[in-house]
Amino acid sequence: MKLILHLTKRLYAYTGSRLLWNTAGMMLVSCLDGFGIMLLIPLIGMSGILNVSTGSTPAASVVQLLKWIPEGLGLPVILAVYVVLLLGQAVLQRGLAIQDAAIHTRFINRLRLETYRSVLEANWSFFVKKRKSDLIHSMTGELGQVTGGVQLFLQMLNSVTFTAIQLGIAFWLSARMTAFVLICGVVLLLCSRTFIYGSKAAGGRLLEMGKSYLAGITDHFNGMKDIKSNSLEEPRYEWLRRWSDEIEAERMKQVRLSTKSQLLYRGASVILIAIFAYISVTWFHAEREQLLLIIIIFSRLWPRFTGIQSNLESLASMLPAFRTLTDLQEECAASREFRETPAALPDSAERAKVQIGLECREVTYRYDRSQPIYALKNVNLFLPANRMTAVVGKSGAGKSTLIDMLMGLLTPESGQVHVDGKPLSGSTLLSLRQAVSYVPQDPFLFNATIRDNLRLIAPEASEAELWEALEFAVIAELVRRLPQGLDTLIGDRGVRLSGGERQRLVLARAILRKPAVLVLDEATSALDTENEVKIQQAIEKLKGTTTLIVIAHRLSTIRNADQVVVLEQGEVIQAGAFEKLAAERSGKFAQLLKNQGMVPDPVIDTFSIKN
Ligand SMILES: Nc1ncnc2c1ncn2[C@@H]1O[C@H](COP(=O)(O)OP(=O)(O)OP(=O)(O)O)[C@@H](O)[C@H]1O
Repeated sequence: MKLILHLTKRLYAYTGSRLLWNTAGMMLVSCLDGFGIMLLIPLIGMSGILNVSTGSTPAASVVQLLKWIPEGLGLPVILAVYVVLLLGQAVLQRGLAIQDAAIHTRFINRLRLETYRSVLEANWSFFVKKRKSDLIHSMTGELGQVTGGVQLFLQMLNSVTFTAIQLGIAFWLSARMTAFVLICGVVLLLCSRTFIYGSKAAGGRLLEMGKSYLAGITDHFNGMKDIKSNSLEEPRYEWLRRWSDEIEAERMKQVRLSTKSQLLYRGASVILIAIFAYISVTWFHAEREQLLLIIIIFSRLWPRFTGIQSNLESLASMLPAFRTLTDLQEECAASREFRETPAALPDSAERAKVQIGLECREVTYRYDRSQPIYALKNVNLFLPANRMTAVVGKSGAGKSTLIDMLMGLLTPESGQVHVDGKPLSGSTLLSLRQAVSYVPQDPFLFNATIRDNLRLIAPEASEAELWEALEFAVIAELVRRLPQGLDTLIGDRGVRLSGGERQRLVLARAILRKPAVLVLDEATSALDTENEVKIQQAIEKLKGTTTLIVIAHRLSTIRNADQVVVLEQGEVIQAGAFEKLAAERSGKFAQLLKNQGMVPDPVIDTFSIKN
C-alpha cells in the first residue's frame, strides 16, 4: 500500500494537474453514462413492460419529467438525448485516452531521466560494487514493467472513479440494496488480499530471474570467443535450459494464482448476485423498476470490480520493479559524487592547470571494508607536474587502484590526494576531471563514425585538429585509406578495428582534449613494436606541457620516465629514476627487469636494456 501511495505521489508530482483533470473528465464520463441508464426508465415505462409512473421512488420522479415534453414527441426526444449523451461520452473518452497516454509517457520519461541522471552522478565506488547487467536491467526491464504498471494504475483510477459515480447513482435509486452489494464487494476485495500479496511475491521472483537472465546472457555474448574456442557451448546451453525450466515453472505458478483468484471472484460474484436478487425481492420488497435498474448498473459494474481486483494483482506484481528503481535512485543519491554542486556534472567546471603536481599522502584503500585486504596501504607519493611517472608492479599490486585514486574516481579510506597542494574534492575534483584524459587497456568506442567518436570528447574540434590528433596516435594513415575516411562507422564497441587500432584511436581522442594530465593504463599493450616506438616518441614530446602517468607491464616502454614507482601488495616499495632503480640490484624493479630479459651491464656495473 505504501508503494502504491508513493507511486501516486510521484505520478502527481510528475504530471501535476493533468492527473486531476483526467479524474474530473472520468467523473463526467461516468455521470453521462449514469444519465444514459436513467433514460432507460422512461423508455421502459413507454414500452409498457413496467409501470414506473406511480409512487415516490427516484425512478418515478424521472418519469415525471416526461410530462414536460409535448404529447407524441416523448420517444424521439428521449432517444435524441440518449444519442447526445452517449456521443458526448465517446468524445470525452477519446480525449481521456489521449490524456492517459500523455500522463503515462511523461511519467515514464521523467522516471527514466531521473534514474539515469542519478546513476550518472554516482561515484565510481558505486559502479565497482554494482553488476553492470543489473543497471541495464533497471533501465530496460524494470522500466518496462513500471510502464505497464502505470498503464494499469491509470486504468484502475478510471475504473474506481467510474464505479464510485455509478455507486452514487445506485445509492440514489436504493440505498439499502446498494449498501448490501457494496458490503459484499468489500468482503470480496478483502478476501483477495492473499492473492495480491501472492502476486507481489511472484513479481519479485520473476524480477530476480529477469536480472539473472540478463547477467548470464550478457556474460555469454561477451565471452563468445572463449565459449567457442573452449567448446563450452553445451554447458552454456544447459544453463539457459535450466533457466527456461525455472521461469516456466514460476510463470505457471503466477498464472495459476491469478486464474484461481479470478475463478473464485467470478464464482462468488454470481452467487452474490443471486442472493442479492433474492434478498431484494423478499426482504427489501424492492420496486421492480429500481431492482431492474440496479441489476443493470451492477451487471455493468461487476466486470469493473473484477477488473479492479485483477488490476490490483497485476499492479502488485509490478511493484517490486518500482521499488528496485526507487531503491536504485536512493542508492545513487547516497553515493553521489559531487554533493557540493547538485545537478552539476563535471563539464560545467573550469579546467585544472596542474602546475606543481599530484600527491598521495598516507593513502589507504580497501574495496571491501569488512576484509583486511588492502588495495593501497599508506601510499606517499609525489607526481611532479609536466613529467612522466610510470607505475609498475605485478598483477594485482594496486596500479589501477592508484590511478583511480589520483583521478578522484575512488576516495581514500584514510589519507588524502592533493592537486597542486589542494585536497582533491569538490570543485578541485570537478576541475581535475576536466583536465584529465584517460586511456584504458580496453578502450571504449561508440558504435558511430570515427569523427563522432573523436568529437565525443572535443565537440568543437576542427577538421585540422582531428587529423593532428590522428597523426599523433599514428593512425592517420589508416583512416585516410578507409573509403569513408573520418565518416567510417566503426561498429559496436569498435569491433571493426583491431585491438591496436582501437587503442590508437582512443589515444587520438584523449589527445584531442589537450589534457593537463594524460593517464595511460596499459594503453599501448596491443600495439606492434614499430607503432609502440612511434607513439612513445610522440608521448615523449608531451613532457614539459603535460603530466603523464603511465602503467606499463612492458618495462622497455618506460625507459624515458622521469620517475618509476614500484608497487607491491598496495604499498610503494621503490620510487625514483629508472636508472637508479635499475641499479638497485636486490630491489624489486631490478628483478622485474630481469624477468623481462633486461640484463645488467657488467662493464658500467648497472642495468642496461638489451632489447
Ligand atoms: N572491484 C574490485 N572489487 C574488489 N577488489 C578489487 C576490485 N578491483 C581490484 N580489486 C583488488 O584490488 C587489488 C589491486 O587491484 P588493481 O586492479 O589495482 O591491481 P593492478 O596492479 O592494476 O592489476 P593488473 O595489472 O592485473 O591490472 C587486487 O588484489 C584486486 O583483486
